[in-house]
Amino acid sequence: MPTAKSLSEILEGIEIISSSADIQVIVRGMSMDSRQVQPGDLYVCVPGFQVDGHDFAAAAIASGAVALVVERFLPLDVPQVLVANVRQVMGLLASVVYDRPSEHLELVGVTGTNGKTTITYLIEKIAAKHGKKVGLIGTLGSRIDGRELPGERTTPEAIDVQKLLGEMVAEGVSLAVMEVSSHALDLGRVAGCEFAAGIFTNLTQDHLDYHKTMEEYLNAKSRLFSNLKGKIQPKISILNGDDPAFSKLSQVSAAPVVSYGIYNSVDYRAENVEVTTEGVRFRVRFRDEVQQIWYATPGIFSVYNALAAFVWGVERGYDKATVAEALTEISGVPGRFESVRLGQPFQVIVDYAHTPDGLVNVVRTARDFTKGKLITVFGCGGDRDRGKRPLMGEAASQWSDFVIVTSDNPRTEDPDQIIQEILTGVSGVDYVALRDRREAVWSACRMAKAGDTILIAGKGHETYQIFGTEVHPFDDREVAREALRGLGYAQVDS
Ligand SMILES: CC(=O)N[C@H]1[C@@H](OP(=O)(O)OP(=O)(O)OC[C@H]2O[C@@H](n3ccc(=O)[nH]c3=O)[C@H](O)[C@@H]2O)O[C@H](CO)[C@@H](O)[C@@H]1O[C@H](C)C(=O)N[C@@H](C)C(=O)N[C@H](CCC(=O)O)C(=O)O
Ligand SMILES: Nc1ncnc2c1ncn2[C@@H]1O[C@H](COP(=O)(O)OP(=O)(O)OP(=O)(O)O)[C@@H](O)[C@H]1O
Ligand SMILES: N[C@H](CCC[C@H](N)C(=O)O)C(=O)O
Repeated sequence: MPTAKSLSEILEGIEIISSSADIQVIVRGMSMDSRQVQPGDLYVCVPGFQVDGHDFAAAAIASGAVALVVERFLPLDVPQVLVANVRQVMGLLASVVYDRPSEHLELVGVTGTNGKTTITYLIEKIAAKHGKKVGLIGTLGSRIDGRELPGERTTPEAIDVQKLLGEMVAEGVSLAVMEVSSHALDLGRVAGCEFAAGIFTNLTQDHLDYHKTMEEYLNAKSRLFSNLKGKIQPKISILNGDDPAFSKLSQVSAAPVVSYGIYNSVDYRAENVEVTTEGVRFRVRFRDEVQQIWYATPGIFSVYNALAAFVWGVERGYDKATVAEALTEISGVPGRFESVRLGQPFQVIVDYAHTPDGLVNVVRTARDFTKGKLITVFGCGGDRDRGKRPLMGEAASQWSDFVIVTSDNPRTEDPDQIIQEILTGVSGVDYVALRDRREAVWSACRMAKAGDTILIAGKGHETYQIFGTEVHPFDDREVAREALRGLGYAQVDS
């Protein structure tokens, strides 16, 4: 439980336009959702993309909210604080309400289009191996010292971020690693977070429905690095030196930059890279040192992920060999290049690739080790960047022998329309469109022969499928197992 504070204390140092009387009122918590308000909360009125939080202020007060943060004064009889942009101050206020948790642990932020979840898992493992009690926040939910907590977003809302970090501090966590999405950076979800390190993976097309241009997308990502300043020192920016965004990010970074990569001149360079069906082996050269690394996930992109985590470990002072050992011990991240094995003579791989670049990477990786045919099953999410669709169609066509275009999470869009948009990019390959994802997976399993690979991409760890606004249970791994069992394979998954 955070310590109760007066509103005036919480507002210290925050840029406000004006406030009503009695800001001595005592605040015990904070909420931006009237449906979740607890007695004693400060309710923040967020003008959203769908509805305006100001319209729910009365409901919030009825549930016990004691004060409001507003962008326009409301005719309600509670203390109110007027600010220019609630999203910009919400995180700062929440960090005070929840006792500035990020100043009481070491916070690492990971951003980039692909690789965030993977790298946070690697860092969790490295830190845990060094005896740290670790917290993790990301797409797969949160974890406090291994205890799972569900989550809906890659980066939760500002208040939830501070609450979570506060819980972590209360439970003795000394290091937290967090995926920081571009939406989060743009919507102020990590305002009030004092990061010790920022890690950049890569920037390729995604989320243009929201950011509109790649430049704006990069601007959002760059905020993690330009904001790397504050009380906690030292700070560090760990940047992918092979990515075209490197030069801009290194220029804006407020903290010293350390680069990693394979091709360009960087501080930590991977050499002698070997990509096998089981994983990647390489040697890192840095300063006057070298370290051999084995990481059990295939694909050249895995070299970047493992390397970024390695750099973080070494730069924070861990022994390089122990960091490498931690990477060797990782068995994989759920839904990332995850094999489904029921004794069938072909491979079934479930992966979360949901961007053109992500898909190119996994399809090429699967191609490299497939002796027979590569059958790729995928779709694209509805209410998301439409520009990705033909590009993902192209990516799948280029390296697969057969493509099954199906539904991902259609959300409020027409699934057939999404499929049509994907198909405009599909060419030079045999394909079929099957709107029902279960049927698509079954069909791929029926089609596969010994030596083939089925790659089921886009949903990875997800255990649901969203049609309209309804969420239905669906798990690619379960459906693949069900299909394999239906074909008579029965060996226990290993
Ligand atoms: C674009 C975006 O991020 N939108 C988020 C935003 O929605 P919104 O602005 O439309 O909110 P709204 O529904 O209009 O509500 C406005 C306010 O009224 C409040 N309200 C509403 C109803 C009510 O009865 N009472 C009440 O108080 C709401 O709590 C909110 O504070 O605030 C909502 C409340 O927190 C979020 O759920 C919602 O995420 C939507 C669902 C979403 O899909 N976000 C995605 C795009 C996202 O954030 N993705 C990134 C991923 C990135 C990656 O792949 O890299 C992520 O970090 O997860
Ligand atoms: N470094 C990388 N470069 C390109 N593609 C990658 C990289 N790492 C992983 N991928 C691909 O992207 C997919 C998603 O990986 P991961 O979950 O680690 O990324 P993410 O950034 O967390 O994505 P999201 O935030 O959308 O969950 C993987 O399943 C894999 O196909
Ligand atoms: N964080 C990404 C995940 C996409 C996963 C894919 N399965 C989809 O639903 O589009 C997003 O929200 O755009």
